[in-house]
Amino acid sequence: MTDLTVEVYDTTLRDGAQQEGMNLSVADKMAIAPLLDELGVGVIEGGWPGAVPKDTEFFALAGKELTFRHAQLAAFGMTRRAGATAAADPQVRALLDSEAPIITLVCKADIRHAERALRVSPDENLAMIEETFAFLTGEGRRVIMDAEHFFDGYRHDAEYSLRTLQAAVAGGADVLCLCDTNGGMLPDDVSEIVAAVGQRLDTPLGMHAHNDSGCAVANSMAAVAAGATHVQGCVNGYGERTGNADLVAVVANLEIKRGIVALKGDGLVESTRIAHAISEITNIAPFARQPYVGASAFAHKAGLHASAIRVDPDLYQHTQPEKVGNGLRMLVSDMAGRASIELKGKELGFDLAGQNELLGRVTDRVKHAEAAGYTFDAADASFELLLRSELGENPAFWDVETWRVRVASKPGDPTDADAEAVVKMRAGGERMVAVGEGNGPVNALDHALRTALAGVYPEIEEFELTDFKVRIMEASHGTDAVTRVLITTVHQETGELWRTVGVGPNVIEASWEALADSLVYGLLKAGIDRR
Ligand SMILES: CC(=O)SCCNC(=O)CCNC(=O)[C@H](O)C(C)(C)COP(=O)(O)OP(=O)(O)OC[C@H]1O[C@@H](n2cnc3c(N)ncnc32)[C@H](O)[C@@H]1OP(=O)(O)O
Ligand SMILES: CC(=O)C(=O)O
Repeated sequence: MTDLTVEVYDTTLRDGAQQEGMNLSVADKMAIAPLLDELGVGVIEGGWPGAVPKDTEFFALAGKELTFRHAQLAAFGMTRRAGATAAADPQVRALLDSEAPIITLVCKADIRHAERALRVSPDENLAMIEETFAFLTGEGRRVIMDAEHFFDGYRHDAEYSLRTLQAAVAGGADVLCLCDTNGGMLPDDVSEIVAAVGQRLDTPLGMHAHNDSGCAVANSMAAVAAGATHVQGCVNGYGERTGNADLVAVVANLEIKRGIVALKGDGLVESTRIAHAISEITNIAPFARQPYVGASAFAHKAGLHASAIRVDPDLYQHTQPEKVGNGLRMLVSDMAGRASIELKGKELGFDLAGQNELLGRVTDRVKHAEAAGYTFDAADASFELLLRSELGENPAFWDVETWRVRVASKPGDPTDADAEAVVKMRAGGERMVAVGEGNGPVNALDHALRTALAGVYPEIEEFELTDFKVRIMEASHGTDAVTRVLITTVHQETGELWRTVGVGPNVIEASWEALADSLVYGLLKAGIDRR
């Protein structure tokens, strides 16, 4: 670590909430804020009290119910309206009423915005900035400037944009956060402008980057390299349009790559869990390829990678996944080699080192199965069953004689099919014939299979089918196409989740395979022997 520290300012609850499709309730914000504190950010921007009623409520509730170990709350708002005083402006009052110790004011830092969006004179905009800062700092608050459109403004009329910063400084601003509001800057633009501003002003500079050019994280890093000591962003890169800088990637880069102290405490090692927990609350599925914390961030598919990783994982990783609480994963597919199988086996608890002949056989089976339509990187459980079958460790829990399915459409209700399945099988030394009904053929088959097995293997009642995906492979074959089914099953008590894959000439055969494998895998994991 260097002596340099950077203040990390999270705006998930304000700019993150500006993302299309995101709608955070007060309860959501109350649940996210402690996670941000656990991560170790210095400032949590809670929203815009006085403008958004939910945000007003959040500040009132957070003030009473939340205690942070690391963070302080910031209330976001704008400078006073033109032609009024700051003290009389209800929006400005609402910022004080929020009782947040920090207030962040968005200020027009581009002359074109002052003239065309605010429709005020350049001098009135400067007065709005200085007076609002002076009023709020006079009330004892720490006040940060969000210099909106600063970079575009600086390119257009640098002197005016600098004057907006000077106005904030004159009013007592503590940090001048330069905003790439339209998100179009590139890292060299940011470096040049931040360095130039740093030459002119002593007040600490910050960076607020949007990702419209795909450079938000790079721009945040460039700003710090050029002298900024405050960075803003959102967990998981949430935010207006294409989002804000992904704060986890920014802090991981700062701490791991640059040795700069960014977070308070050791939250970085928890960042994968925290980022995913926040995804649960926002109800936005985590992005698997998200740097550092994505499920695929340290997942390796190519055989050549695996063979080097077997020697030393760092040969194919930019950093150790443990530093951000993530983990290395091997993916098994038609791109696998023996090393991939060996490492995947190890991940699943099988020591396959030195078993070259076995590794070769499994690799060949995987490649042939993938060519036929299977996909093991999405179905670890099916891969484990394949591996166990080569190891002779796959007990036959039952023997199927036949199964069949009949589907009839209900006259007058074409949306609801009436399906019935019959399964004949032997299990636990008995022959069973079971019938299952369902709203479709797969549902009926699932019921029949479970009915047949319930007496012998009651454990399967705990296995809940939670997701079912069908994909038609080789679509050009029309109805001759091969169908692939992926099933996700969850153990209701333990929460363990597994995925199985089935492939067949039709959806029912593919489903049967994936269903049966899902039950076999569940029984194996529950430590059940053939009965
Ligand atoms: C870059 C950013 O992301 S900044 C954050 C943006 N977030 C939001 O806008 C979400 C919350 N916003 C709101 O709830 C509403 O827009 C409010 C309550 C703030 C304002 O609502 P309204 O009074 O109905 O105004 P409206 O939204 O139509 O226009 C914004 C007004 O603020 C003025 N304004 C914009 N920026 C500033 C500023 N930095 N300082 C002072 N006034 C400003 C505009 O000139 C406009 O004034 P006008 O009403 O006299 O035309
Ligand atoms: C302040 C802010 O959100 C922006 O300029 O993008």
